[in-house]
Amino acid sequence: MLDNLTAPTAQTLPLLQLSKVKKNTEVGIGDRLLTIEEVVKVAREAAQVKLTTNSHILKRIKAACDYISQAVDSGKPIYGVTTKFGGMANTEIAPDDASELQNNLVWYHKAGAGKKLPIPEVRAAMLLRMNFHLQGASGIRWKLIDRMKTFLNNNVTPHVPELGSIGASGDLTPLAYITGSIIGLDKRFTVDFKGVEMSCLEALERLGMPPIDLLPKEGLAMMNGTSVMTGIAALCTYDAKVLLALAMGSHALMIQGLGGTNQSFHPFIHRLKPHFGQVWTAAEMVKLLAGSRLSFDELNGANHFNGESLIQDRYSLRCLPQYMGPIVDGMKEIERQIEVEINSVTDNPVIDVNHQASYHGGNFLGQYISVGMDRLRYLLGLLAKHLDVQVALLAAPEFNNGLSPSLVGNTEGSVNMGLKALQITGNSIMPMLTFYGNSIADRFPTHAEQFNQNINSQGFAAANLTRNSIELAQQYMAVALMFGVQAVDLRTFKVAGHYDGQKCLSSRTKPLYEAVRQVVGKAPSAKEPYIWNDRDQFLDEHLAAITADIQAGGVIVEAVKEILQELGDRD
Ligand SMILES: N[C@@H](Cc1ccc([N+](=O)[O-])cc1)C(=O)O
Repeated sequence: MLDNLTAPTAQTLPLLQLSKVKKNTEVGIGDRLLTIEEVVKVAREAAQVKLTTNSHILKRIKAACDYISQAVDSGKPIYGVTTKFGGMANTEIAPDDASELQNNLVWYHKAGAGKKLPIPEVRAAMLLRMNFHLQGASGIRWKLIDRMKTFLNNNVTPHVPELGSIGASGDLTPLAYITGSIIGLDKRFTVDFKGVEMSCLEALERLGMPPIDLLPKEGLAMMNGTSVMTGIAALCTYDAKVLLALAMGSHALMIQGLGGTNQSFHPFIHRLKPHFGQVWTAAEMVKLLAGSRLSFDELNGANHFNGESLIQDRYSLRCLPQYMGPIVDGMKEIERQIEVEINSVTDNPVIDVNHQASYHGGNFLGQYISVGMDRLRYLLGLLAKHLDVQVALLAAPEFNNGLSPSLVGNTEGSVNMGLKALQITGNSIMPMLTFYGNSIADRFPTHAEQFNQNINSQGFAAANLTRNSIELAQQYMAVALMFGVQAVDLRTFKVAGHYDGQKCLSSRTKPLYEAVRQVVGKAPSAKEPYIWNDRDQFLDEHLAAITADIQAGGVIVEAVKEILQELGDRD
């Protein structure tokens, strides 16, 4: 099993299942591959971590430590064990200083800046660090792995700043903060202890663990690698997948609100251009619209053309599979790469206990993360741009197939302006998302660390920028959902003479509509649409409530769980 673990490939990795996870479950690590969903469980839902008891794995971890101590005793030259670091690796270190070298590494990397990373992101990082240490290629004691587990399972989280890593030696500086806290290097390493800020020394005392010194190689083993950026990336990848499912649901609401047709999603069309994401999106749209009284079912080739509106839908509806396809495919590829990275050893040098050798390499370079996260932000920008176009169609009476301007509810109320300002809020968010879609991986400082780190990934920055994009996209999604729900109600009135959208929606989109109405505290009604008079509500409160529900994985996310599951289908 461990040998499989050392070389995971996209093919060997298990598929993600994004079913709703139960709170406080347990995640076992060390003798199996970790999934993104399990990272989410531990990071955000306080699932307990259980370390493997597999004796082969424990032996391998111990053997790697023995290898290092023998190397130090025999004076074998190994980078960062018997030499200084990075661009100073031409300087040898005496065996007596080998431990101090590691403790000092942590000390001088307490050089980060900026705000603290959120707690779940740091928890994800610790989990990934343990996961890779359990592969026994790093030369780190079980005791240190176990300390991270104790921190996680007791909700103790080191404070880690969000600036200070170029993603080249992985995340040296962010990981120094985790390392300093778990060993108790100095009281100025601080932690969050179940919501209370305190020094790591106090935290360790409460946990019954004395401060300890690092042994040779252990500083590098703790700090060299991509664990923090990958932890952040794993959470972002999960959130992006939820947003993709919500985007599909929102489009389906908006297509019904616009009175569109399902003909453009006919499988015949997509078999003729069979990109996976395109075919998947089209098939999903057919399912999402099935049974709707608001959109047209024209899969048999019929057409409702009456000489007034266009004979076929505008591009944002008609080309939806062709537009969304690359987003679906792109996100799947990113997800696979993140799954490989979360199960990787990203340290240097790595120890091959079977051959009693160590190898100098560069698994710490976070290029898969930076390129993946740059791409994810770009894809989120594309997603928002498309939703913004549907919103624009809905707001304009010239294009919304007979609905009111800006989807005003009570058109007899002379001052009502409907969702005009809501559209502008969306318009203010979408350009930021496309702006964040710019890449950072190509903007590396060329002379980093005495030209040793002369190529670097910026993966930590890319992951942090993606956190921002995710939050913006969640807010944008709230705008789109509000437009979708209001449009459905107004279309329902045109079709059925009442405003209760539940009665006319397709069965696959009804739960999403109902979840939004539940979250904003406005039950569907035959008498009034979601928004009737402007002064009945403040729209920002609805936006905030919907965004919070999406972020918490609440009823709105639950309402698209079938789409999420289908997104997990293998291509
Ligand atoms: N990732 C580097 C490790 C490293 C580089 C630089 C420094 N440093 O302190 O500059 C420390 C550690 C390597 O394995 O080559």
